[in-house]
Amino acid sequence: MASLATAEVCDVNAGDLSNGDLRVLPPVFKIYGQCRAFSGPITTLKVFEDNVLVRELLETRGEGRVLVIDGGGSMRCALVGGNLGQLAQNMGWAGIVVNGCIRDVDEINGCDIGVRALASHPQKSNKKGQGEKHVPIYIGGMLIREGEWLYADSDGILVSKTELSI
Ligand SMILES: O=C([O-])CC(=O)C(=O)O
Repeated sequence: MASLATAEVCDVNAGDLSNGDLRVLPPVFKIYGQCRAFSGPITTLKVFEDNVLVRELLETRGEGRVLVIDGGGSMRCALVGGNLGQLAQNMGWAGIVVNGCIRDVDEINGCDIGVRALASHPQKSNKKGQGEKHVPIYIGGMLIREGEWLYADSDGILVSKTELSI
């Protein structure tokens, strides 16, 4: 799939950037996974140091969607590892954005998806099953809703209220 260049999108959509229909996520994410550029409709998840619901969602068909996880920015454990990266690839997710950490970086870098995360951390998360799926989330103070569109490439990550066309 041809993907949009985020820089070009910003240049030609200044109006949407100023009214908030198009937002740029804070430039704090590292790039992992085989797909440096990816896009798709967003599925949201809010968890804290617990990745049971991450697995539950990745076990459903991705159909080109992007899972955006508000992990509260925790630097104390990983919410996604190599097994979940493989699962996401196999279930047809376009990518995963984690406001938190991942692990098994070498395995994730081999997966045919795009992944963004704040950092890597070798420790696994809790397995209590707490959190909320499909709810509005905040990353870096920015509201992200289920069904909005995410566009990521080497320059950054955009969230758009609607699907963008080239
Ligand atoms: O199960 C976990 O906590 C995450 C993980 O290591 C994996 O996906 O391989």
